[in-house]
Amino acid sequence: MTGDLIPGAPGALAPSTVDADLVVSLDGVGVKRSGTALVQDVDWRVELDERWVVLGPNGAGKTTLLNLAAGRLYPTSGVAHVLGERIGRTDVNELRTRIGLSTATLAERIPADERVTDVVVTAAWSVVGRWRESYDRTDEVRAVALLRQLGVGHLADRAYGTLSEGERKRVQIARALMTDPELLLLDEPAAGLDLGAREDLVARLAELAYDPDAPAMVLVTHHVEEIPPGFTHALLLREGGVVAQGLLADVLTADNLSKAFGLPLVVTRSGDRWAARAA
Ligand SMILES: Nc1ncnc2c1ncn2[C@@H]1O[C@H](COP(=O)(O)OP(=O)(O)OP(=O)(O)O)[C@@H](O)[C@H]1O
Repeated sequence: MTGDLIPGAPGALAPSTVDADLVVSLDGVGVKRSGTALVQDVDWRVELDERWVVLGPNGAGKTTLLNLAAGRLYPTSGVAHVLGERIGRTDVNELRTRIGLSTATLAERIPADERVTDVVVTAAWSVVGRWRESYDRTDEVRAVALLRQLGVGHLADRAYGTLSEGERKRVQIARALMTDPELLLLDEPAAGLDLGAREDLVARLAELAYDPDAPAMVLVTHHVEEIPPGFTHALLLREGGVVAQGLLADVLTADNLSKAFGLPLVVTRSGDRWAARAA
């Protein structure tokens, strides 16, 4: 969890030019708070057709990295581009409409009595809580279609507060997809789910990952078991620094994961699923 997010746009400037296929581009990026480096010297490129998992222990800087990619945090050093816009020199409010974000912090702001369809539909206005009276019928149709895609279409008229944790997670992802984002950022989407709910979510995310029309994806997790099939790349963090990054199979070695988590680990792969345990 990371605080101190950007309160608003600092004033729009002309967009800078970077490679159009680069969705996220961080060059020597660091974020400091009260003299402490939350992340440091991060070089990272996410391309249009890539699905990344960001792994690391508690406090490693995963959420900080995700908030940078979401344009919700300014780097205190280095240069960050997201969807071709330089963070700190662009209208972040406009940028945010192009990014689907699902985090526990955002989820906490969803009113318990909000109708599930409205939880999804309100993403189009980047608000939580239905404060506008009229939405396009097409928005409602899209919201329900997304809920169906995530396997929770039957809950469209329920109050959000009555859903199980697993159902809520899926609604949150449907909400993140509502604006047809170019980048989808998921912070620990399987946290707090039982085994069945986790496996169901992993399967839904795999479907999304394999969909060539789906946005670039970045998923933060603590557990290799939660990596959905179809994910292509991994970045390992420890104490704000990158331990390894690149293609999943190259990065998810016992050596790298042991370094990242600070204990000797055995890593196994079974088909397109991963598992890790203490050596
Ligand atoms: N505003 C802040 N001021 C000082 N330290 C902060 C601030 N926000 C985050 N931190 C610290 O920065 C470090 C990285 O936090 P971050 O939330 O990015 O880690 P994380 O890898 O997502 O952790 P977790 O897995 O526990 O959610 C943590 O040690 C956290 O306490």
